[in-house]
Amino acid sequence: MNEIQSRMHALQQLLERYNTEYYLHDEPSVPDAEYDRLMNELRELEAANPQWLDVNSPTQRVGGVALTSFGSVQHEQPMLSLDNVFNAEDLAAFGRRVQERLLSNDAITFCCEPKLDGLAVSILYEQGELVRAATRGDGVTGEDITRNVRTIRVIPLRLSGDNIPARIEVRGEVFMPKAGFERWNEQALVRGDKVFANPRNAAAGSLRQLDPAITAQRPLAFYAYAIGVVDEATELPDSHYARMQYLKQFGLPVCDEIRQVVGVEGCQIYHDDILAKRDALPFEIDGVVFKVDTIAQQQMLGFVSRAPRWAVAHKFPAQEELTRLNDVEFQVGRTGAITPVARLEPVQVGGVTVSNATLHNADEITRLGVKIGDWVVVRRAGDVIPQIVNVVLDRRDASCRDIDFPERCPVCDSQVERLPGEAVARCSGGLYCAAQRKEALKHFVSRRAMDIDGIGDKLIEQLVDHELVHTPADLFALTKAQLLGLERMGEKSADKLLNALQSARETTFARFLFALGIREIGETTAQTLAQHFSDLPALQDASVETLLKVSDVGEVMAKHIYYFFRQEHNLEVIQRLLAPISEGGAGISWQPVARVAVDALPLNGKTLVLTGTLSQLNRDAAKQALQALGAKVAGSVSAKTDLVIAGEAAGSKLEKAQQLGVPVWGEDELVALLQDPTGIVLPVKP
Ligand SMILES: NC(=O)c1ccc[n+]([C@@H]2O[C@H](COP(=O)([O-])OP(=O)(O)OC[C@H]3O[C@@H](n4cnc5c(N)ncnc54)[C@H](O)[C@@H]3O)[C@@H](O)[C@H]2O)c1
Ligand SMILES: [Zn+2]
Repeated sequence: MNEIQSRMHALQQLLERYNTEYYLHDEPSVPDAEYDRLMNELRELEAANPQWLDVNSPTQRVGGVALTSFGSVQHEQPMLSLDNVFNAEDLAAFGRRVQERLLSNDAITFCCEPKLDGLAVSILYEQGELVRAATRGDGVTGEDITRNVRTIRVIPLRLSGDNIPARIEVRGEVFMPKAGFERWNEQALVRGDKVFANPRNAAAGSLRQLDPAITAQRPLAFYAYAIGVVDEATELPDSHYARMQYLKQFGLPVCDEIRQVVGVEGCQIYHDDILAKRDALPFEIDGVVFKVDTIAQQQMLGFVSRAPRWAVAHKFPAQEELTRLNDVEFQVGRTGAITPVARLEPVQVGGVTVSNATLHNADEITRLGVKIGDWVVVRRAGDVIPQIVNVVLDRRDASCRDIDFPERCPVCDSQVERLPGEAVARCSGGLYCAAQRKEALKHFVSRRAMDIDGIGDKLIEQLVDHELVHTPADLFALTKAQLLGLERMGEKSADKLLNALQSARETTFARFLFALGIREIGETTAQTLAQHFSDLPALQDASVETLLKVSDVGEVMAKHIYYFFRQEHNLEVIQRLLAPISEGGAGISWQPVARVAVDALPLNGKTLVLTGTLSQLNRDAAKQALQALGAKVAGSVSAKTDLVIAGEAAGSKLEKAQQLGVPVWGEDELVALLQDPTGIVLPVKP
């Protein structure tokens, strides 16, 4: 064998293997673009060296093989593939070939359709009943998937309308619409199931299931695009377009984007239009298909071994490509989530250069089994962030190395925390980490936290961007001169702000705790914790076991709290917040919470609901005061509610309370209760 022969041989073997992965296992290891390149290379070698052409070459055959575990179906008319063009020149050449073969100078009408990315099926109807469905297989023999196809809701089991042919074979594409694909994958990630690489593999993998009950759960759809055999008595319309309308009247779904155009110029315009709306279409397409519309002309043109001469697929830029993973960097989001980002050897995907892709989290890295230096398939569809779909394992070499997930935050060096059962790893330096700074500050000043009036999100952005504030403690060191240097900050607002900061120094332990922004610690938990520990040192020193003893504090919360107070950086910030002004601190202080045993609280175990408008009390304040007395304040009335407090214009909740016989108080009674909670007697339910 010479060099060319051995290259041809190698290409044949490689393509053969890729065919098996793609058609038989619905799990390709290389992107279509790579497959197409290799296929083209082989075609060119065969064209230049016809003496070495092998009749069994993958270039000579229609794709797949039928899996023997399904019954087999002999196609009465072969199911062929399509020739491809990738640009306007090749399309023009196709137009010229058609014109020449038809010996015609007249403009030719083409029928244009999206090229759906799923798999071809043949569905046979007899006396209007669906009797058999098959895959394309190798074009001659397909797999019997009748029971699977029956589960696809959009495919009629019985045709409707008049003049139904005695026998008709409908051909079309089974596919998974984008929405269904995305939803399916999201749920699969949560369940820990296998995610599909792309909608085409999803459709093929779902349809070719030995258990049709599995197919039934998958969001599959179908569009018809051809007619196979029909009984002799049936006369079909004489153009492809009219035939598609004919199928529609029997209740068969046909794509709305189908159009008739004149000449390859019309085809090119159609191509450009569909390409422009590719991302907005509800289904995945990998190109458009042009078919000579007149059936008589189709018959004159005929077929070559694997494809008709009267049709061509104009492929779009590939959405998947092959490239190398050069490195992995870890980014810290504004809430501390740490995301591995793949740095790729730049590659064109879907018409743009891609050099980064997300790896989501540590689980995804494990699932992919990817290493730095690997060849990977990247996918970029629409404006979704590029993803790594799979690793091409047989291209892995000894230089590849493992990806180490960092144990410390790459931005602030705090410990990285990953709780069991959670996919996301996070930086635990919430108060200190530069990546989380803005979010932490916005939360810190918010109304329910430190309640610092006059500091909005915009101002926080400015303060951080001007490097005036790094941690919450810096807020309290701001000077009037610094504030006046900011955009749109007048004398008056600056004074107001400084006053607000001054009065925020005196706060409550619960508010302060909530303001720290410890993960999952909301307002209510902060109050419970304040009540339970009465002051900061006790809480700071608490072990996970001690924290778990607090009502409503579960494993996850306890660990978040524990981690938070183990971070040197967080402690430094807290220390500065609490140090007296004379020592350069922010001077924040509060009255220690009187420590009361929980079961001694007057409203312990009671569930209250606040509804309507309160005129003397602020609703949040009332809620907090009730919680401090041990009550649970719920959002809706049920049989478990002990008391409803109804302000003015109370509506459905009040009605519900009356229906259920839950006692109702007015605002005055609430005020009296809060003034002297010790001697209260709650009304008893009848
Ligand atoms: N990645 C891999 O390893 C791998 C392996 C094998 C094949 N492939 C991909 O598959 C392609 C070859 O597959 P193929 O032989 O099925 O050809 P094809 O997908 O290029 O075109 C033919 C198919 O297009 C589909 N189609 C969609 N809309 C249609 C319409 N409106 N009218 C007619 N047909 C329509 C039908 O299923 C038909 O069988 C390759 O170009 C490659 O991209 C990839
Ligand atoms: Zn950090």
